[in-house]
Amino acid sequence: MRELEELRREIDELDRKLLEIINKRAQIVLQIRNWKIKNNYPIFDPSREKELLERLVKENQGPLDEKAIIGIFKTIMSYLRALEKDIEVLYLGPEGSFTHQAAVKFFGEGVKFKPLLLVEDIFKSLEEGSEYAVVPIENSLEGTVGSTMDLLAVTTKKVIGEVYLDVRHSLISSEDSMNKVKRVYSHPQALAQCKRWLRQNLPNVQEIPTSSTSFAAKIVKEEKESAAIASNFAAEVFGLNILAENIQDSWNNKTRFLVLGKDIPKPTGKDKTSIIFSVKHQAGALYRALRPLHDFGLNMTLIQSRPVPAKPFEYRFFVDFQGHIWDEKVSQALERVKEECIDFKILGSYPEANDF
Ligand SMILES: O=C(O)C(=O)C[C@]1(C(=O)O)C=C[C@@H](O)C=C1
Repeated sequence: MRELEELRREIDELDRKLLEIINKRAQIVLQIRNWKIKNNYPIFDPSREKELLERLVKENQGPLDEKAIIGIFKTIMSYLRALEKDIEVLYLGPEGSFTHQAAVKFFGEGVKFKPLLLVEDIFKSLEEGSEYAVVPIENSLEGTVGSTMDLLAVTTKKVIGEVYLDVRHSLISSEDSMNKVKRVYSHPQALAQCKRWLRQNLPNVQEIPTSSTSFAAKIVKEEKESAAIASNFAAEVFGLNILAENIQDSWNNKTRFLVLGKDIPKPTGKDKTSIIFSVKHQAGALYRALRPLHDFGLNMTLIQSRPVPAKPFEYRFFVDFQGHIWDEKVSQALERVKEECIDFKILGSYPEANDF
């Protein structure tokens, strides 16, 4: 037992040093805050945070892995950032939703999260002064989220980041065994995505559709003999047992979320730009609008058309490509794109997620 005591004493000593170092870091962050206020510079700087995480991952010698390094330092930065300013982040709720999980992944735990139940309400609140929000934009199985795209077209806020999340479903419940489950609640898409597993493992349960996976989690918190299909994150938020993990039929289910804010982050060298535009109803108009991207060697990562509201069968196009609007070749290419468009708007430039 002497050995354990000795090792723990060493840990106690290291923790004391860690505490001191973290508080020293906090003091420097507070000085940065004063500088930022004086120079009217945004407190939250996603480009700097990404650079810092990437450097630490590169310098890391282990035994901690990349995921652990990112998790630890993101949490530290998130809480120290809170010393600089109270940040409130809106997300598409309810609590425990995949968008909630994406928001935590991007901002860390140290901010105040506020769920809203409609994408429309999020954009309205942003126009009324809310600073940050996270909204879903596309899912690898279901396609793009039309309401988000339509609201991006009119918002005065900017896209300042993106988050990817693997959609993994679990069977979660306040029961402790699958044998007791007679009803399974979830969003119809999640029920459909777990069809095979349900048929094989719970063939006789009643399937009940809900408006979201997290609402299903909320129901089963109170209801006996029932379970929800939702994320492990929802299980954690609602204090439920995970009865089975990864029950989805496909592993290729990813959702991409956009982070909205006021200030375009500075270039990191690996950025994306999102634009929206409409072109005349003419042969080759879309081709001419996109050609400058090709001419300047810019790699397009998304193109999606959406009907223009109040103009039946007219379309506008959402395009994402790699590069930052402050890059010379991006600004030159966009000048040329603009010449070919009726309407043109830059939605934002932001650090590309390389799964951070
Ligand atoms: O470097 C800054 O700008 C800081 O405010 C410090 C810090 C950090 O903790 O490292 C915190 C918040 C910013 O989003 C970026 C980095």
